[in-house]
Amino acid sequence: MDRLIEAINNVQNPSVVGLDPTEALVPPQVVASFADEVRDSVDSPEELPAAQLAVAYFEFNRTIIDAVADIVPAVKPQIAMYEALGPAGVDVYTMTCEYAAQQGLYVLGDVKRGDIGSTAAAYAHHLNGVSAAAEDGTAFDPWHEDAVTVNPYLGTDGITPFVQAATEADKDIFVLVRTSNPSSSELQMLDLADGKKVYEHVADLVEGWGAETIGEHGYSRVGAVVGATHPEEGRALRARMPHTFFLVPGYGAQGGTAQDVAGMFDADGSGALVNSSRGIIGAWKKSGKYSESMSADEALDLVAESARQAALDMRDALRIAVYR
Ligand SMILES: O=c1ccn([C@@H]2O[C@H](COP(=O)(O)O)[C@@H](O)[C@H]2O)c(=O)[nH]1
Repeated sequence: MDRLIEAINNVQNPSVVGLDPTEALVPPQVVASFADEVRDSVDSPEELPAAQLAVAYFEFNRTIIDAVADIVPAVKPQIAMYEALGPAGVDVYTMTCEYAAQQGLYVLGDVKRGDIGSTAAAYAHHLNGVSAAAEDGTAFDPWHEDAVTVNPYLGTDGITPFVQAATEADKDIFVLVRTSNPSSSELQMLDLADGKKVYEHVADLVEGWGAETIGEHGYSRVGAVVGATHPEEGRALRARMPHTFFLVPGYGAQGGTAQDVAGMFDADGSGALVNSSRGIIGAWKKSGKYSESMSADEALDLVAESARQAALDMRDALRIAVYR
């Protein structure tokens, strides 16, 4: 986590912009502007809609990355939005990660993987790349991610390959502990025989999984996902998990506020990174400045201006609540 913590310190901003494009979040004239370009590049007409959306997603993402790269430390592309388009979308996911990394941003791939050990080892190539074919043993990294999110439901053998790959590649993982969604309590709040809740037991496992990887800033490579929608539990987890860095989704569109997440930071104002996706990339829709008669370039300028302002507002709210 040392690189992430240093990136946060450099911009004095513990927030991450979620790159979760959907058709509804990209101005329609931007999508339309790629019709001709894409028509010549596809093998069959059925591929057109996905191919056109995919190139529009990349242009949209690039616009947002350029608008915020000097004020945020990180981006978090959500792979589901890209996989929804098939191979063209997955290509744009990797191109987005690569472009963000080139702009100096820490790239947190929200891929939420988890499986038995042998399969987890394959998923863990998101972190340590592909080295089998390289004659000199160097790894080819097609994903360009600095960290990925991981689902702990399969237990230790589903996590160990990710920790090994992260250590090998100097990268990080974030394990789901207390998620932000409305149904999260169905499983996570269940009582165990020893008096703990399920999420508390997962928290203790996560602290243990990271124990051998603690960096210069006191946090391990194994972070935890803790929803902004659970402020009290988040505060208690901060005390329970002194060496675990938190990724905190649920800010903005899901209702979480800067006050809600303040208790998830440590006494030095470190220890957490707060995500907002729709609240930043969809800010243009709430700006009151959008018009269907805008050109694609004008619409992208509005996307950039609105995303930057939303990211600045989030930064300033977090600075007040956290760096008190
Ligand atoms: O507990 C969780 C874990 C992951 N997420 C992801 O974060 C973003 C949130 O998007 P918003 O638009 O800011 O609500 C999204 O990619 C989720 O899959 C989460 O929300 N909660």
